[in-house]
Amino acid sequence: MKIVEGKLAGVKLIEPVVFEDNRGFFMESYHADRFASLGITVSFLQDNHSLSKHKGVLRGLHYQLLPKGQSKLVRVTTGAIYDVVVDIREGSPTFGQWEGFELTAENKRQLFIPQGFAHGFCTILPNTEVLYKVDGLYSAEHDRGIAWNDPAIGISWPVEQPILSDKDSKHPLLADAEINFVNKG
Ligand SMILES: Cc1cn([C@H]2C[C@H](O)[C@@H](COP(=O)(O)OP(=O)(O)O[C@H]3O[C@H](C)C(=O)[C@H](O)[C@H]3O)O2)c(=O)[nH]c1=O
Repeated sequence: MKIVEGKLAGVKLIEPVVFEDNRGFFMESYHADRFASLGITVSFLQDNHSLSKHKGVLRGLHYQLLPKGQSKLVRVTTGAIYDVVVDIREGSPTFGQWEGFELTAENKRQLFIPQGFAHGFCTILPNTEVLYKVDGLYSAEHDRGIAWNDPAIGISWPVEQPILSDKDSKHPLLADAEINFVNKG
């Protein structure tokens, strides 16, 4: 398994080992010891799975406030997404900066996103299924969002007019958002 560090501290792109044969393929999508050797030592508590039926569905930018923060391990099993993280750790030298990654069923890449980042993705193929592990249980009262098109962040999404949930069409700008993550250096 190969890991590529993102430009934002803590974000890791994982290239899994894929065993292919005449039947198809096998891969370990998570392995506590192997991931720990890569510096990913969180204990995941919940698995999530979403299907987005159309190209151009955008889910995000989401995070949960502390003490219900969530690290995430994201992968795509059908289709493809442009996955985006935004550093929202007060005091971070990269606060408000974003980075995007193409995760597809084809490349089988996984993205580890530590707590302190807002997360969102836009589908680049229809019928895209995203599976992700989180180390914090869902808490609706701690669930928050930031506007996907916040000009101060300036994310270059692959679509101009995405398909959004009603909730995702109403998030505040980062400057007005409630955040409580502090950079630990
Ligand atoms: C996240 C979540 C949602 N729900 C319920 C709440 C709603 O009734 C329904 C859809 O939730 P939502 O519209 O927030 O789903 P997404 O827009 O896919 O949100 C997710 O997408 C972005 C990319 C993320 O990174 C987050 O993990 C998560 O916020 O599922 C649950 O019951 N448990 C959960 O863990």
